[in-house]
Formats: sequence, structure tokens, C-alpha cells
Amino acid sequence: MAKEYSNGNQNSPAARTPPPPSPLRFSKFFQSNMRILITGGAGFIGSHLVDKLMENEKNEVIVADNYFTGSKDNLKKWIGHPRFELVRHDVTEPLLIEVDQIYHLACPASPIFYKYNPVKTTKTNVIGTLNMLGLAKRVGARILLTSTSEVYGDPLVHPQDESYWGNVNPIGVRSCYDEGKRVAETLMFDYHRQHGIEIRIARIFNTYGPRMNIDDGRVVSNFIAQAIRGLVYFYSTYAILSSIELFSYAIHLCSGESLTVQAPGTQTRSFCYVSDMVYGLIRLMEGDNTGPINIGNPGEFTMLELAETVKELINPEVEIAMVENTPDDPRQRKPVITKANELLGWEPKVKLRDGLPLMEEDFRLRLGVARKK
Ligand SMILES: NC(=O)c1ccc[n+]([C@@H]2O[C@H](COP(=O)([O-])OP(=O)(O)OC[C@H]3O[C@@H](n4cnc5c(N)ncnc54)[C@H](O)[C@@H]3O)[C@@H](O)[C@H]2O)c1
Ligand SMILES: O=c1ccn([C@@H]2O[C@H](COP(=O)(O)OP(=O)(O)O[C@H]3OC[C@@H](O)[C@H](O)[C@H]3O)[C@@H](O)[C@H]2O)c(=O)[nH]1
Repeated sequence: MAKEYSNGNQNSPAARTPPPPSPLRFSKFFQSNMRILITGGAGFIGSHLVDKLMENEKNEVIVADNYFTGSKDNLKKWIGHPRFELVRHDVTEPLLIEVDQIYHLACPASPIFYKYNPVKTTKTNVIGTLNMLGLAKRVGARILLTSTSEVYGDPLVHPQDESYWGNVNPIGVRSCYDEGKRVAETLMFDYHRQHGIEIRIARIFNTYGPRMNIDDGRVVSNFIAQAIRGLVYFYSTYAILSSIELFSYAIHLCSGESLTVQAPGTQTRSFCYVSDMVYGLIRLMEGDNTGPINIGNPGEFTMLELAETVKELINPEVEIAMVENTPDDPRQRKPVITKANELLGWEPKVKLRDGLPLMEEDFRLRLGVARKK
């Protein structure tokens, strides 16, 4: 008698049994426990996150980046590693891969770069985040968005905790970034509520450290590069033309390598060292809370105080110059980190005075300027 069910019958129990796993499942080839996508992983924070995640041998890391502000150089130690893949990809286009977690960082972070092509910045934040949420939905991945303190705009509440809704100009030159990130947060929560996607949102405050672009334009990288370049110009000229040192000093003053404090200089920021940031992001991804959660260092400094600190630590000779500011510059920023502390067991460890010299070393190497004995 013919078998009642055959494999060809789509309604048979046999046909409904899932197929056995690939015979390569237990082969000698590497099988990771966790495949992690990092968009924007060739950038400053992203590349440090790659370093940390690659330390775990059970992780396989894929970076997707269009290299607008990032660089393969930041990842050179991983290129060719069997657990690492680097893909040139713009997140405004869909990406079809299979991953377990997505750290979605892709977006220029420095004001001069995000203002360079504001329409593209909005597209990156909105379409890019939609695409990554679509990917998370298709494969059931958990997704973390690196949002920003800029969602608080020019805050009327100080310090800022996560319940504050912000004071953002919707039509200003910074809006592509600020409003772009606010929409990205909205999309994250709507995908969470509507489709059950597992989301995590970090609100990052000004972060600094090695590998920032030397011409990034943000305040810490500007001041460190200016202090080092100021030194090289002064000392090299001094060494060669010691008899006319006054002349060389005059040239040094005219060389533009003063610390450019944008007026009024009393505006404040809180600076987080990059290793603290990366640890916070991983704690958030691995914990149970959706966020948004502030991740930043609550130490608060005026830009004049920052300039004085850089001057003292790196180049006591360098001048401080007051220059014109840009529109909509927030007057104050300081995170409340109670949520990060209580929910993630996280707090920053590196003080500004300890982090600046670590960054100085990296900038000296890249600028080819040794510390003067
Ligand atoms: N560094 C900070 O102080 C800070 C503060 C708040 C939020 N953030 C957020 O953290 C993330 C990383 O910041 P960062 O300081 O490392 O900046 P970064 O500019 O060094 O890195 C951003 C990366 O994203 C890539 N990128 C930009 N647009 C892309 C696109 N359309 N498709 C694919 N890749 C793209 C860039 O090439 C770069 O590698 C950003 O989302 C930023 O908004 C950073
Ligand atoms: O050379 C400079 C550069 C900047 N500044 C001042 O330094 C302060 C900080 O400016 P930055 O360019 O470093 O960045 P901001 O803190 O304004 O925003 C940054 O932090 C939040 C992130 O989301 C963004 O990555 C970035 O926009 C501003 O008040 C600015 O006027 C200077 O005084 N001199």
C-alpha cells in the first residue's frame, strides 16, 4: 500500500518538520555564538567598540560603513581576521544579512561634518534607522541606537535627565542632527511597540579619546591638535632660529594655532572618555532596559576651563583666542546618570585630566610630534 504521506505533500506532518541543520553546523569551521553588526564601526566610538567586542572569542563582528567620517585605518588590526568582516555600505540603503545584535552608530557626529550635507544627515538618521530596524525585524535582532545629548537641544533644565523633552530648534542649522536623532528615537519606540523589536537607546554626551579625526572639529580634538601644533611650530622654529626667538614667537602667535574658544567660553560640556562609553554601550545592549539612558561623564567644564586644562597639561606656551561661535550652540550640558548607575551598574572611571594625556599620545603619534624632553 502506498504511504499515506509523502514528502511532496505540503500538508503532511513530515513536510512540516523543520529540516535538519546544515551538515557544516558542527564542522571544523568557526561558529560564533553571537553575530554582531556595527554600523558606523569605522568611526571613532565604533572602532573602539569593535576592539572590545572582538576580545570575546564567541563574537563575530560585521562593520558596515560608508567611510564619510570613518576610516579603514581605525580597523586595520582586524582586517583579515576570521571573525571580522568589513563592508562598504551606506545605511540609507537596505542591508540583507543575518545578525543577532545591531549597534547602530552610523551618522557623522561632529557639527562641521553633520552640517556639511544636512539633507544627507537627516536621511542617515531617518532612512538609515528605518533600514536597520527593518533588518532587526526581519532577523529578530536586538538593536541599539546611539542617540545624543543633542536631543535636549539648548536645555532649559540643568542637569539633564532622561525625562526632559528638550528645547530643540526644528529649523536651525543643527536640526538635521538633533531632530534626526529625535525621529530615530521615535522610530525605535514605534518598532518596539508595533512589532515587538527589542530596542536599546543610549543618549551619548560629548565623548573624546584616541582615534578622533585630527580635523574632526569638536572641541577636545581641536584643542589637543592646536596645543601640539602650537608646540611644534614654536619649538622647531626656536631650535633653528634661536637667535631670533622673538621673531619666531611672533610667527607662532600669527600661525593660528591658538586654542580657539568659541564665544562666550562660559558654555559648558561634560566629557566622557571613550573606554567608559564603550563599556556603557555594551552594558546597555546586554541589559534588560530599553532606555533611553544617558551615558556620559557628569563632570562639567566651561570651554575656557577646558582650554586652561589643555594648556596646563600639554602646552603652557599656547595662547587662548576667543573666536566667533556658531548658531544654536547649547549653553549648558551635564547628564544625570542615576539611571545608568542603577539600571546598568555603570559609571565613568576616567577623569578628564587622566583622559586628555592618553589622547595626546595618540595625536602626537599621528601628527609625528614627539613630546619635548
Ligand atoms: N562622539 C560623541 O561625542 C557623540 C555624542 C553623541 C552621540 N554620538 C553618536 O555616536 C555615533 C558615533 O559617533 P562618533 O563620534 O564615533 O562619530 P564618527 O563620525 O567618528 O563615526 C560615525 C561613523 O558613521 C559612518 N557613517 C556616517 N554616515 C553613514 C552612512 N550614511 N552609512 C554608513 N556609515 C555612515 C562614518 O563614516 C563613521 O565611520 C554617532 O551616531 C553619533 O551621533 C557621538
Ligand atoms: O574649536 C572649538 C570647537 C568647539 N568649541 C565649543 O565647544 C563646545 C562643544 O562643541 P563640540 O563641537 O565638541 O560638540 P557639542 O558638544 O556641541 O556636540 C557634540 O556632542 C554631542 C554629540 O551628539 C555630537 O557628537 C556633537 O554634536 C561648543 O560650545 C563649541 O562652541 C570651542 O570652543 N572651540
